Amino acid sequence: MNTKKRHKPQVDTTGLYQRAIRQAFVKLHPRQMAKNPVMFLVWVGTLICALLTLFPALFGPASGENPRLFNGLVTVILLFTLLFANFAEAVAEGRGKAQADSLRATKADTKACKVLDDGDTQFVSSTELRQGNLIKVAAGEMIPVDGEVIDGVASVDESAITGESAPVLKEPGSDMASSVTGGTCIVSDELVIRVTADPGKGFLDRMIALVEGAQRTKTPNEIALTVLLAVLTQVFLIVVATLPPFADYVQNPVGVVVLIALLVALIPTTIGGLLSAIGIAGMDRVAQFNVVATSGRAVEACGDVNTLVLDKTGTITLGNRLAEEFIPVNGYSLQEVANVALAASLFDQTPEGKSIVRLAEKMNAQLNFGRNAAEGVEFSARTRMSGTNLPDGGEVRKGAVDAIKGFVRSRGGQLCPELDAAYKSVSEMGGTPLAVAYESEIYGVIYLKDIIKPGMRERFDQLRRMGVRTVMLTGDNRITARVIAKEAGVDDFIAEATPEDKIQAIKDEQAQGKLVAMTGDGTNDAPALAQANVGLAMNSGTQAAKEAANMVDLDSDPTKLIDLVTIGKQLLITRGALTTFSLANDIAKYFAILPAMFAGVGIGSLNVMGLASAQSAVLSALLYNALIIPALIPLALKGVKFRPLSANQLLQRNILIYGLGGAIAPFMAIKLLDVLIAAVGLA
Ligand SMILES: Nc1ncnc2c1ncn2[C@@H]1O[C@H](COP(=O)(O)OP(=O)(O)OP(=O)(O)O)[C@@H](O)[C@H]1O
Ligand SMILES: [K+]
Ligand SMILES: [Mg+2]
Repeated sequence: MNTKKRHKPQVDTTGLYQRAIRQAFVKLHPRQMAKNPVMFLVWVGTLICALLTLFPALFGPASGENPRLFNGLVTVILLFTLLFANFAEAVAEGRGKAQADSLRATKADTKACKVLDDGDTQFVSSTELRQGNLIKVAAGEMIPVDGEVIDGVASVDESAITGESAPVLKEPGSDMASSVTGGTCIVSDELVIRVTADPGKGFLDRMIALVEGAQRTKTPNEIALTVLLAVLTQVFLIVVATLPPFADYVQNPVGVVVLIALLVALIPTTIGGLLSAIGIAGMDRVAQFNVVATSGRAVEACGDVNTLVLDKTGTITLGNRLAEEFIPVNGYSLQEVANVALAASLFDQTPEGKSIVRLAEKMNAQLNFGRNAAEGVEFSARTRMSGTNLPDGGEVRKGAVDAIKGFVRSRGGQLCPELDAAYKSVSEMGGTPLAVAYESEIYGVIYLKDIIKPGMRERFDQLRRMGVRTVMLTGDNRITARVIAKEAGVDDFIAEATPEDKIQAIKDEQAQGKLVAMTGDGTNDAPALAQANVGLAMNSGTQAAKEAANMVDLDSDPTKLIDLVTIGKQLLITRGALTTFSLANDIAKYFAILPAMFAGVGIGSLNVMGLASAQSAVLSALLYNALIIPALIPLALKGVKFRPLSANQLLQRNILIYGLGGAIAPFMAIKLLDVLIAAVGLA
């Protein structure tokens, strides 16, 4: 779990239930009801029953002692069945709305200081800004839109978005620190920002739309289940429709209201009523983990994931690989290696590069050229090297050992056995070895220390029990990769991976029919994030990565992918469990209503519950059918308790608990309701 302390953006939930009650009535509108075939049928049944309450003899002579009272009671119970289902959905939606409101509060329309082409500035409304515009934001001001820092260094309070109260340093150049989000505030200094999103298209806007459920479309699993429920409903409709001729034949005519009651009792109203609440609650749970998902589909896909692809550095190991030691080779002195390492890292803004500079400076390393006349060569995951071009045309490089070997060889240089020894010793400790070279000479090896995050092994064990395979993908060498993979307990690893290799690895898994999830933060991760079925980008990462991914973690904690898989699985299990429960309930309802319908033809022996009267039997079965919906709302919203078991074990467990429970519970509940109904003399 995330150990970082964070305060949640405050969500105001007062009045949530009052609003949900109001919404439950609003949602009775036929256009709303028609979205859910199961509940729509109940809606139609309610109307017919209401008509029969007013005109009991509408479809022929009414039977029974007081048909108005009975029909009226059935109508009311049916109406409440609808209201309960609507209420469940409204509560789930209401939570998202409350969250959206608190986000919107941070997004006031502000004035922005726009930098014009001639360098002058002008105040404009932030809604007038367009992609590519430059703006200046000073301390104490809110950054009005998403953008990229192009000048200045400032600390920014991102708590409105991330809930993390410590300000973050923003500066141009480096991938990570240069992207800013609209709605965050500059605490000190000033930034010049290039606008990267038009108003209304920014990160915060997307987030608001999401939590509000505006973009919530049904997920594939949800659609499949809706179809299944609709088919079941049709089957029951046909079964119930064939009853009247049969009833007439045995000279035991059955009233329309009783037929509707039987139909509603048998169709899957419990799961039909709770289905969308379960989906919305799943998105909500993800949001509470401080993760923004672009769709419910993404959340659900988490539950289906078979393979988890993880980065080594920053995900399995602590983010900052720090330079620990210089190891000279080729007869160079320690001081000489430090000098070359410093020269090679002068312009390197990565955590690795900065830590090399620190270590070299601690050793009083010197430069023998003017810094301003030199030129930096940025690190790229493809070349796996970085360095500096010196004023005299000389080239200093550092990078993955085989990459530097290639560099030196191309200049006609010699390799030495000491290099391999140093490379091996660093790798076997699980560290990353970087070779440093000046022109055709290798000077030594830098030992970058990699520390595995605590608790990783337990989490991977847990995933394995859930049937999820973990694969570590790293640009690092094979030996280091093997040591870290073994220590962390991942199932498989791929070493020396270029960005292309990462995409290929994902495609290979997908070709075997696997669903793949991955995390990443760099621009070079963007294609792989887009290729994966679930791509989780870090909020600290680049804009490209965030756009390619279907989820963004506001806390920038890559291990959260593991929690998301858990949430996704829990969503699927909750839905499965409640479906099982809902269907198992039918057995008891059969035993309550059928004997009541055919009381006249001597199937009284089927009345195993010994219900008081035919009408009381129908009413109690129907009342149970209505009350079970609100009774299950907490479970639908919270999700069933999750255990890291394989899909098969989970299925068995759920059939046992929810299937057996769903078969037995209503017998007791219906009997109890029957006793109560008889006691108050309603039937
Ligand atoms: N700043 C740097 N300068 C030069 N070489 C570097 C630098 N950072 C990393 N390298 C080398 O390039 C290799 C590939 O880096 P890359 O970021 O692709 O993968 P990684 O960080 O090792 O692993 P992961 O993919 O798990 O993050 C590293 O293993 C290292 O040898
Ligand atoms: K039902
Ligand atoms: Mg990396």
